[in-house]
Amino acid sequence: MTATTQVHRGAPSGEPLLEAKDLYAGYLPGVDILNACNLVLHPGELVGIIGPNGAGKSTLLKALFGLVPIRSGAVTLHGEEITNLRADKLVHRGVGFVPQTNNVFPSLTIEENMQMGVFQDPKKFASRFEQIVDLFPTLGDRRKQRAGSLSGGERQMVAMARALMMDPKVLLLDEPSAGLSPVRQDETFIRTRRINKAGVSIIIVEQNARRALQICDRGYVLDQGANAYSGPGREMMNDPKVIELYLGTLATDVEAADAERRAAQEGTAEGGASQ
Ligand SMILES: Nc1ncnc2c1ncn2[C@@H]1O[C@H](COP(=O)(O)OP(=O)(O)OP(=O)(O)O)[C@@H](O)[C@H]1O
Repeated sequence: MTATTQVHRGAPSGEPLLEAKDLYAGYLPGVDILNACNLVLHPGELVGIIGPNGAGKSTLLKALFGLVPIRSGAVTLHGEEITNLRADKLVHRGVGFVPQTNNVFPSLTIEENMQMGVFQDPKKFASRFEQIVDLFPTLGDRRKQRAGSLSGGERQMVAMARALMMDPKVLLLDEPSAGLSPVRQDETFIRTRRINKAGVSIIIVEQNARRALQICDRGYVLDQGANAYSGPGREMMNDPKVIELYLGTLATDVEAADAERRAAQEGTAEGGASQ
């Protein structure tokens, strides 16, 4: 199967909102981290990128957001080329990025962090702030608190809220659930889906592959900087190859399978005794 046929499997037809074609990108001269990487995001989609450690998932997001140089290939937004465009220009064109770490200004308050989100268009602040705190009520209640005094999950909220201040059409999320407790992870995934339902198309990189595929319309598996698999999220969760190579088997799945097997054996034994 060629990369191109894989990329479009399960994708809606029509003009992509954002498309990456045959990207080669890396940090050091002569060392490519992305190797002919492809990705398509259609309007309204929530697309997940999963894969092993070091596969280049974060690098792909950074390359899309102009933070890692693309050496070859092209990125388009609404069909217009945006390859290697600077991050501030991309924000202006409706692309937002939430980095995994160092994603808040710790000495600024929550409110000031959110002001930074609209520094290119400060007039937007008041109306956007009210809309965004509807999604993140905690941030509204604690607007005067310094971001540096927040927990990891709360900082993640601030970072996401700040990226939403410019009303992006595309949001790039780098491992938003990293380091959070299971409950906070769930909240993050639910919030991500809500933001998507509100009209923001999203690309999310996730270590928590199963959970990400549950909420995503489509997923991509990246391996060594290239596309290994792609398809509808739930289909990928049940694809034996993806499970074997990239999802592994959860202890709970093993326990459930063992319990089922024991129950079946006991059922057979009981059935045999009564005969
Ligand atoms: N700033 C950097 N300079 C040089 N190499 C880097 C830099 N950042 C990442 N890399 C290298 O790029 C490769 C891909 O890293 P990347 O963070 O994109 O992987 P990932 O798939 O997001 O991994 P993980 O799931 O572990 O976060 C790794 O080998 C990493 O060492």
